[in-house]
Amino acid sequence: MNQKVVLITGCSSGIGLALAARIAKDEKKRFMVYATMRNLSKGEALVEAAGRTLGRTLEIKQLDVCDENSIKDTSTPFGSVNAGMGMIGPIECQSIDEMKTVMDTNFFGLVRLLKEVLPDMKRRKKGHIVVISSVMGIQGILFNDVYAASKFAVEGFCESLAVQALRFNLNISLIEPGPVITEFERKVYEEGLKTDLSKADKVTADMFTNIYLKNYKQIFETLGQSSEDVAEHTHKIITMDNPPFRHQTNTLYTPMTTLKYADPNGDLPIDTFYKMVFEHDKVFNASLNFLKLLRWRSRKSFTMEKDKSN
Ligand SMILES: NC(=O)C1=CN([C@@H]2O[C@H](COP(=O)(O)OP(=O)(O)OC[C@H]3O[C@@H](n4cnc5c(N)ncnc54)[C@H](OP(=O)(O)O)[C@@H]3O)[C@@H](O)[C@H]2O)C=CC1
Ligand SMILES: CC1=C(/C=C/C(C)=C/C=C/C(C)=C/C=O)C(C)(C)CCC1
Repeated sequence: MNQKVVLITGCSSGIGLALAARIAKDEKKRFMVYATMRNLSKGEALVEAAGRTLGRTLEIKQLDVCDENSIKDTSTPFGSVNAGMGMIGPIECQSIDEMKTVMDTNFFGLVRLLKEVLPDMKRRKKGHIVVISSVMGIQGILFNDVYAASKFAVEGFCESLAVQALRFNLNISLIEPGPVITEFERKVYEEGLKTDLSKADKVTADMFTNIYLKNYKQIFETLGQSSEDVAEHTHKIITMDNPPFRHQTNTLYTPMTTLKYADPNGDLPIDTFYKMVFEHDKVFNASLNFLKLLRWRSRKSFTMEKDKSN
């Protein structure tokens, strides 16, 4: 059978792990997945999720997107790039080195990998590069300045490359999830709590602690998707004949990103976010609470239905 090789980075947890397992379990066995991670000792969860596909349609390999040597000799894939990291806080409290690590992983990690695999993909005139971007690839969010910049860089890079790629019959797709409940969320939140805010003025420090961090968990609880859900969306995109260039995975989040496209001046999303956070915070919180209640009720009725059918 002519299986397509899919190389996925960052498969030790979260979206990469779920995606590797989902594609390896493709009903028609159309793919051979090389699920990579920078530290192979973190492979246990993937081994468990892969189950019987391990050694059949899934193999685990080492790959660090920040290390050119580990990328060399990567077998030419059909596509998929996922590895990434987050960072939140006031820029006064972040070092340039920390910012560079985010850019190096999220942006240059993608560039390094594509530099390695693109020439062969062009020669073969076959392939689909699927990049896990973010809603922050099209829209900045308070206190995510550098992370959003890294995803904007990813999107600008891919949008430029997509025209050239078409000439070689190659597709590029950007998957744009909103909040997803993974290690990313926990790591970013814990780092956020540890931020030394002494370099920030009182208003900024207060905004970060009492507005951003205070609402952070609730935003993930109400709007957050599971990594399996994002993997399901991505699997659909990978198996399409004419995949779209951009795909948002979270319909609850789409009203925010639509603000970006609705106003060429760019003021609408900025003014709306400002008002949501500073002027209508009670309405904003009430909406989040309402969404949380709806989610709780639909989960509860799903469990009751399942119990009934068992
Ligand atoms: N969670 C969210 O809310 C959202 C996440 N995203 C994006 O999804 C992608 C996956 O994140 P998510 O699954 O949520 O987070 P996780 O933290 O669960 O997964 C990130 C993965 O990237 C790996 N990674 C980090 N640095 C490198 C590196 N240098 N080389 C290879 N792998 C590396 C991590 O490995 P290790 O275990 O070794 O650290 C881990 O496997 C990222 O690109 C993120 O920006 C997009 C939208 C929302
Ligand atoms: C919705 C919303 C907010 C927060 C959004 C967050 C926290 C999004 C996180 C997205 C992630 C984690 C993407 C990863 O790539 C604010 C600014 C508090 C107020 C305005 C509305």
